[in-house]
Amino acid sequence: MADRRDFLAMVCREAVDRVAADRAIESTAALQDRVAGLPAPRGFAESLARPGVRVIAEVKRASPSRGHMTDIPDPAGLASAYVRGGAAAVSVLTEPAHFGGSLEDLRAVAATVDAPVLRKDFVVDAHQLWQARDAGAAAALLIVAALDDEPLTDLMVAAHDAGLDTLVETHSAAEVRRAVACHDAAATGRTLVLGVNARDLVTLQVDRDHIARVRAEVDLPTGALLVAESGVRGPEDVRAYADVDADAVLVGEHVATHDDPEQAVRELATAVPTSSQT
Ligand SMILES: O=P(O)(O)OC[C@@H](O)[C@@H](O)c1c[nH]c2ccccc12
Repeated sequence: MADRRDFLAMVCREAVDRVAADRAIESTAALQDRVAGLPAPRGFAESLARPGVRVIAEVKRASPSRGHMTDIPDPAGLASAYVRGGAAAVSVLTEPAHFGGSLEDLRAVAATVDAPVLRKDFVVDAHQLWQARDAGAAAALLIVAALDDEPLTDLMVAAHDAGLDTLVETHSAAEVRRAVACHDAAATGRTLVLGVNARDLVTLQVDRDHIARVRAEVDLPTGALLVAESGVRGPEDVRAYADVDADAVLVGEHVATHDDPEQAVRELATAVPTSSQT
């Protein structure tokens, strides 16, 4: 099996090629001009910081580990159901080759729901951040394992310039330390939203105890928000992630493939009572 770095390297190379093709159609400068007139995006970090374990519900059709999961003919309709169920934010996979997503999905979702929308992709170039902003995103994913310190820091700054928050994804204590150092170096003044992915991308297996282990190994800076990513199957898993102080959970397959996505999100969003509810 291709190892994690091979898979990530391959997907990132494909992303570099897509950026080159997109840029031939519209330059980054032209995108920036268009974005300059847009209203400020909704606050992604701000929404996650509210009380309780917040739910980021994902529009996800396919993945390398699962293959094709569900068609999602109407991504905006699915996202609306998520938000009615209490999602604090919606994540939209825009990677086409392995996850079946597109920027058009993101555009449709952001035009329809009030909640902040995250561009979930393999971001390797600031062009993708301006595209995200243009399509209506409030935030973009940055994957620490896919980026050296300098590009990671530069992309944090570029996201800030584009008006976006970031979700900085890690899988180990060492990656958490790099994320924190790059966030400090970027000095954007934005909240560090730190994702820890429970899925090991070498084996593609989810280990729900992994986040607790990472959490025990490294201190998070004051004010950082922790997002537990992957493998949530129901309210019990949300409660387990609450025990490791997750501010939010990122949930794809469970809600995207559910018969009643609104109710599925509601069960997750109310899994841990907030103090005002107790
Ligand atoms: O479907 P799940 O197990 O609930 O996982 C959602 C999300 O964490 C997963 O889609 C994801 C986490 N990090 C990523 C990076 C790229 C693409 C996808 C992902």
